[in-house]
Amino acid sequence: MSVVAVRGLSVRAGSGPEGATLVDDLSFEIEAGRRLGLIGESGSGKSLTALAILGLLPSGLMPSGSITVSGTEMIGSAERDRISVRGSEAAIVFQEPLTALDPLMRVGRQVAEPVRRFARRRSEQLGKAEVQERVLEALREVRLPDPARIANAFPHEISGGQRQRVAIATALAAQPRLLIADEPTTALDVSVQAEVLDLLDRLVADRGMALLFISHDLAVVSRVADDVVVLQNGRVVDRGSLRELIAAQGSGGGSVTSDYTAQLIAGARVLDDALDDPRRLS
Ligand SMILES: Nc1ncnc2c1ncn2[C@@H]1O[C@H](COP(=O)(O)OP(=O)(O)OP(=O)(O)O)[C@@H](O)[C@H]1O
Repeated sequence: MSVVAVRGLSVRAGSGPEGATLVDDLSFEIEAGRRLGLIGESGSGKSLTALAILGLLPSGLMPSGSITVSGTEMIGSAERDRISVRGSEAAIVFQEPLTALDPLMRVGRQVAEPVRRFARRRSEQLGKAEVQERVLEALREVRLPDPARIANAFPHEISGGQRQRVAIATALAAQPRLLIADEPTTALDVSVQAEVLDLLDRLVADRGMALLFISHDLAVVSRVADDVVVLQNGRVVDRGSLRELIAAQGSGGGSVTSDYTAQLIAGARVLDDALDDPRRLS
C-alpha cells in the first residue's frame, strides 16, 4: 500500500467565474522507501500540494479529489483524524527552519515534544532522563556535533545548517512514515545544502520512509529523488524517472518532455553529477 496517495487533487480559491484553480487534477503515489520529487517554478502549486496532504490549507482554499496518508483520507474528513496523521504518520520540513522552531524555547524541549508523542502512541511511560536520552539520540542521528550543547541552546544561538538539522530531528522524532521536505536547503549555503541533502537521503533510506521532496531546482531534486512530477501552473506537465525524462530530452524533446521540463533539465546546475551517479538513474 502507498504511504501517500493523491488522486485527482484540485485546489480552488474562491468560487464561480472569479475563482481560480491553483492545483489542477494532480495525482501521484509514494510507497515506503521511495522518494518523489515535486518540481516546478514559483507559484506552480508545490507548497499548496504539501499543505493539502497535511490537511493544512489556509481557509478560503478548497481541495477536492482524494488524499490518503497511511490509509486516512485527508480531504473532507474529521479534523481529529487529520491531526492524528500530522502528529504521527506525516511530518514536514520547511525552507526556513525558524518556521518550525519556537525561537523562545530551547532546542531540547522542542525535540522532546514529538519524542513524548511517539512514546504515548506506543503506550510507553518515559521518565525525564529517558526523554533526555532520546532527544540527544535524535540530535546525534542528524549528525549534530555536541548534542548536549545544542539541546541547551536557543534556535538563534546555532547556525542555519544546524537549525535545519534540528528541524529534521524534530520532524523525524515521532517516526513518521511520510516526510515532506519543502525546499529544505534553499536557504542554506551551498556546502551546507549538500550535507543536508545527503543527510535526508540517508535517513529516508535507513528508515524506509516515503519522501516527497519539493524544489524548483532539478539539480537538487536529482540528488534525493527516484521519480519526479513536474508542475506548471498547477498542472502536471511531465512525470517519470529522472532517467526517462533526461533520455527524452536527449532525443530532442519528444512526447515525454515538455518545453518547460527541457528548460529545467538544461538549467540544472549539477546535472552531470546526476548523470555520473548510476544510483540516481537506475
Ligand atoms: N491563500 C491563498 N489564497 C489565494 N491564492 C493562493 C494562496 N496561497 C497560494 N496561492 C496561490 O497559489 C499558487 C500556488 O502557490 P504555491 O505556494 O503552492 O506555489 P509554489 O509552487 O510552492 O511556489 P514557491 O516555490 O514560490 O513556494 C500561487 O499562484 C499562489 O499565489
